[in-house]
Amino acid sequence: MYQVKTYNAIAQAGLDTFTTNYQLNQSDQPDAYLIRSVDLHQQTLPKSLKVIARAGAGVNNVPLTAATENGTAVFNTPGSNANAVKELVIALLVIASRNLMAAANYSAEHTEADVSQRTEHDKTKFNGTELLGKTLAVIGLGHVGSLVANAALNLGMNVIGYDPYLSADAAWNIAKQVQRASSIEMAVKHADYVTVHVPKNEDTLNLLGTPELAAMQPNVQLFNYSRGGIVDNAAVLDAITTGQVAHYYTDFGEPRLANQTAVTVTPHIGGSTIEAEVNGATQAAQTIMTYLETGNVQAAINLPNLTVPFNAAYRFTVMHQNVPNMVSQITQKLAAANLNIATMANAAKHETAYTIIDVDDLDHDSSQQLIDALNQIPAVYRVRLLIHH
Ligand SMILES: NC(=O)c1ccc[n+]([C@@H]2O[C@H](COP(=O)([O-])OP(=O)(O)OC[C@H]3O[C@@H](n4cnc5c(N)ncnc54)[C@H](O)[C@@H]3O)[C@@H](O)[C@H]2O)c1
Ligand SMILES: O=C(O)CC[C@@H](O)C(=O)O
Repeated sequence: MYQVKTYNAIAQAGLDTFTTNYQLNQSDQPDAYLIRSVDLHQQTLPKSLKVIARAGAGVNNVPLTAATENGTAVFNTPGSNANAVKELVIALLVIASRNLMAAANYSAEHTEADVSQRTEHDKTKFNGTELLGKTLAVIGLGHVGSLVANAALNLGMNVIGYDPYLSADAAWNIAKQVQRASSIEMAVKHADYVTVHVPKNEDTLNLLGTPELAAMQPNVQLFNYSRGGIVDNAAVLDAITTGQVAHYYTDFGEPRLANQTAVTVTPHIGGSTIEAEVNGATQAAQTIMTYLETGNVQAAINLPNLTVPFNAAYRFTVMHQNVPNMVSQITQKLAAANLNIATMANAAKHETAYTIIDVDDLDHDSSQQLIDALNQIPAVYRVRLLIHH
């Protein structure tokens, strides 16, 4: 029986996909965590933990180095909530262009009987502009950014994108009319609206700060539905004072953003739709089951892709540092145990590597000895033995 610990509100439809081999929140020695935004940086990961699946895109709440050193694979659920964020950003573009917040507040405040005449007089205060023909800059063209860019094109906007790390696969998702900029400054130079959709990491902290804001046109409308810290909030508040930024919309509040008329903060709801939550939880549950039962890896954050059909009776998986001589040390231990390798595969990603070894015959009594021997190889993070059912 595999043990899964969940954090945050995980959609029941996703939890329901776990087979009867899985128990939820029953053990303090979990094999898997299924999480959303819980901050795991504050925790020591249990040695039993083989996999963390983050239902959602961002993994900045997961201590990736500590997870790797613990032999814990980390996955997210790419694209599971991208449409939800896209729809919210498009809604905010319309809200921004038509002064909808102020207009709705006006109607809430004026409820007197003769309001209709007053309305006809006052409504010019809420004149807006149209998105048609305006320019949107999209920083980051992954799952969310590409959908936002394409949807904005369909609204008749000019769209200019910036993403120096765009994968060849992701590029297929972007309409050819989306112009590509070679720097953030070039992307935002002529933009009426700027939206940022990048992961939070050490390279993207304050990605949009004073210099980038200065490169924008006066009166720009800025959206941050990525993470707090990617946009420098202090710089934005200064830019609001000078009129450089007309309004800032973000999903990530902090005290200094509260009660600012030119700032709208939503409570981290970008991915909060029924559909996105079901997608994320279902994808995460599937990822956990695949990894625990087969050891196969597809699109992990801290492991290379490695998928080998599990046809043999037994499978060893070894997560280890990406250093020379690992494969030969591993095979020597198997040879010393008199084991014949049916299939073997190895792949590396940055500093971490992963090896799958399938064998048909295994003496159960000596298997723990072999696992111990493999674990003793310096640079090995975790060894698992899987049995084909
Ligand atoms: N508000 C929410 O609830 C919510 C929901 C989903 C995602 N997010 C956030 O949005 C981020 C993006 O989500 P996604 O699904 O599109 O992820 P993604 O991985 O599909 O796309 C991210 C893109 O950013 C690009 N990128 C990385 N560094 C960059 C840089 N310095 N400059 C420009 N581009 C850069 C990458 O090349 C990639 O194409 C997530 O990491 C998460 O933090 C927030
Ligand atoms: O769990 C959530 O609602 C947040 C999702 C979002 O921040 C993400 O990174 O995908």
